Amino acid sequence: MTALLEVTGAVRSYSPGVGVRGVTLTVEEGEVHALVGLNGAGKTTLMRLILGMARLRSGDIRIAGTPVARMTGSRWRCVGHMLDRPFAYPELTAQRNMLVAARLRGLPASTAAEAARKALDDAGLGDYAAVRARRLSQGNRQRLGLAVAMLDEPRLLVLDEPTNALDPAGVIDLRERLRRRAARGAGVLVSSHHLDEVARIAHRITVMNRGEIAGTLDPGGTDLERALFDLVLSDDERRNRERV
Ligand SMILES: Nc1ncnc2c1ncn2[C@@H]1O[C@H](COP(=O)(O)OP(=O)(O)OP(=O)(O)O)[C@@H](O)[C@H]1O
Repeated sequence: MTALLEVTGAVRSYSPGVGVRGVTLTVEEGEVHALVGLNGAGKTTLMRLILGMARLRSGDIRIAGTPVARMTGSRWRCVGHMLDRPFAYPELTAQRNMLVAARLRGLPASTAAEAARKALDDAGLGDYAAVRARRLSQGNRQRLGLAVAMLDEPRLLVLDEPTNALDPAGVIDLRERLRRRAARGAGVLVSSHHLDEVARIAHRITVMNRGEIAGTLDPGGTDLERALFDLVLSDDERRNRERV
């Protein structure tokens, strides 16, 4: 398998704040890799580094072999993302937002409108096409953000808590779509607090704690919550021992 994403010793510190302290991980082609951890563990910060939204202090991040600092516009088009607050132009309708996203992805005007309409329908937003983004419910804004992220089959998807505002139908739909994307060869890095959901789609689950990787969970394992807390606790104890 080829690594679509390679993170090596990534460091970004904040004062005060944990940030990311030497994280190494990969996402391979066809893989759903989940990031879990308690609030403030560093999941979003790591994703911001991967997407070039924050600058690394040290370490290396490559997308399909290209260092993030050297990614060009056309290379970024192969990356779909949605961070904690789904992005949409509030004054534009859902349809217009999709159209803008399609054009930014590089789709020609001749196919962008049809692609935007199809993406809206696939996201269950067909009835909301003419509604301004600021008037959409939180869940539908999240659906719109996901539809934008997944437009035009990006090779790598980086999704931060993509299910937190979705209804059960939306959660199932996203799960199926991510599975299908991965089966077609896309790589997915997804963070979530919903361990049961993560276990259903992830090939690998990495646990972050206080900016570092504390270990991994077996997606096929039982009582993942317990396993997560055990890992976090033993990681905290190790740090306390090292501090004395
Ligand atoms: N721009 C920033 N300035 C200061 N501190 C920051 C900044 N960005 C992140 N941090 C700190 O880095 C740590 C990790 O935050 P991050 O949002 O990455 O955690 P998270 O795992 O995504 O948490 P959650 O599950 O609550 O979303 C926190 O202590 C946060 O305060």
